[in-house]
Formats: sequence, C-alpha cells, structure tokens
Amino acid sequence: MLTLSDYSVAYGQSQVINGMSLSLQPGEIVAVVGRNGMGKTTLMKSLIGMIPASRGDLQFDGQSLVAVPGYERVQRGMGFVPQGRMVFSSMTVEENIKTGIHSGKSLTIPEYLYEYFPVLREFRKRMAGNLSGGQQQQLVLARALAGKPKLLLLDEPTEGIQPSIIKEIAKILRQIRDAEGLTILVSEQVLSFVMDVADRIIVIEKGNIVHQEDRLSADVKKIASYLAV
Ligand SMILES: Nc1ncnc2c1ncn2[C@@H]1O[C@H](COP(=O)(O)OP(=O)(O)OP(=O)(O)O)[C@@H](O)[C@H]1O
Repeated sequence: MLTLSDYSVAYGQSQVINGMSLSLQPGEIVAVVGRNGMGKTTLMKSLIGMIPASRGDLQFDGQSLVAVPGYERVQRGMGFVPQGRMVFSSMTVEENIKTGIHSGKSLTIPEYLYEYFPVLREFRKRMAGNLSGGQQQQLVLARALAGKPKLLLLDEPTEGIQPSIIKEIAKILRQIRDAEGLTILVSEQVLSFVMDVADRIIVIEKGNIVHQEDRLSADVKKIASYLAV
C-alpha cells in the first residue's frame, strides 16, 4: 500500500535519505530503527509531504505521491504523529481530538477511540497541557486516528515516556491494527517497544536500509548492535 523506490531526500547539497526502496503491505506494522541523526524524522516528514523528495518515487494505494501536497496526502488516508507530542496545551483533550477530524465530517468523537484510550475519556475536559507525557502521547495518537487514516506514520512515539505506558501504547497500536486494518510505519530507538509492536524491522544508517528482518525471527542482539553508539 506504500512503496518507496530509490527514494531520496536532501537538505540542499546534504543527502539524508539515499535511494531507499521499501514496500509496506496493508495492515503491516513496520519499525524503522536507527541511531540519532540517521534520517528517521526526515523520512517521516518527507512521506507526509513536509519535505520534498529529491529523487525516486513514492506510491500510495497505487498512485504516485511525489507531486501531491501534504494536505492531500492526509485526505487520501495518511496520518502523521510527529516527534515531541505536539498537543494544543490550552485546549481540552476533547478539543484536541476534534482537530484531527477532517472537515466536512461530523465533529463527534467516535466512541471506539475512547475505548482504546480510556484515560482520554476520563480527562476529556482537562487542558491537554496538564496531562502527563504518556497521556499526551495517547492524545496525539487519538487525534491522528480521529482522521481515520489508512496509514499511520509515527515518529519516535516513546520518547520520554515511562516503560509501563510504552508497553500500553504498543498493545493499543496492535489492537487498532487488528480491528481497523491500519498500516503503521513507526520510527524508533527503543528496542523493547519495537519488539512488542512491529511485524518487520528495518534498520537505517545514513539514510539507507542496512538490515531488515521479521520480528518473529529477529536477531535482537544484531539490531541492538546497530543502535549502539
Ligand atoms: N532542516 C534541516 N536542514 C539541514 N539538515 C538537517 C535538517 N534537519 C535534519 N538535518 C540533518 O539530517 C540528518 C538526519 O536528521 P533526522 O532528524 O532525520 O534524524 P533522526 O534519525 O530522526 O534523528 P533523531 O533520532 O535525533 O530524531 C542529520 O544529520 C541532521 O543534522
């Protein structure tokens, strides 16, 4: 459902994603793993249309996205959760989630979202800025899901979050995938989370894939060695 072919992204003369080729199957959860500065955020931002590709092709549901602007990628079914839990602090939880519902549709928050994230139902009238980091991460996930994406791009969702909540987020993502058939591409450095959530693990170094394997047969030590500084 998403195919990158010889996909490259550069900041001026500085090439950050170098001819990457990758295909995601519908309903698959793929983790992109790599040390700081290897290009994970650049890849995610480029896929959602915030940074143009410098070479190669990107196909989504059989159509090239290279010339398609970001807002239209979202309308076509891509959702993006950027690094850093960007909630609207002075809006309530409920108002934050509603901003994720695409215009033209009903502004009622679907009940199933609160079933995945009961803490958001409990705190729905609270200011988002007063939630804990883990609760804010659940909020940005719920906000992205409110747009009913077919593909969810998640950039380092566990950053600064306590281990019990990281486990909970992995469980919820798999439940949502199973129930809604969502496809997920997630960038990460926390291997325990990757092993909980992903079907397939891709390791990138300097903007290219250097290793990949299915999670069930994954050699965790080998993947960890790529993350070692
Ligand atoms: N706006 C920019 N202009 C120029 N270079 C940039 C820009 N943003 C990122 N870079 C560079 O691109 C490379 C990849 O950065 P990127 O943020 O994509 O990596 P990352 O794998 O997401 O790292 P982290 O885990 O620290 O978020 C780095 O060398 C970074 O310095």
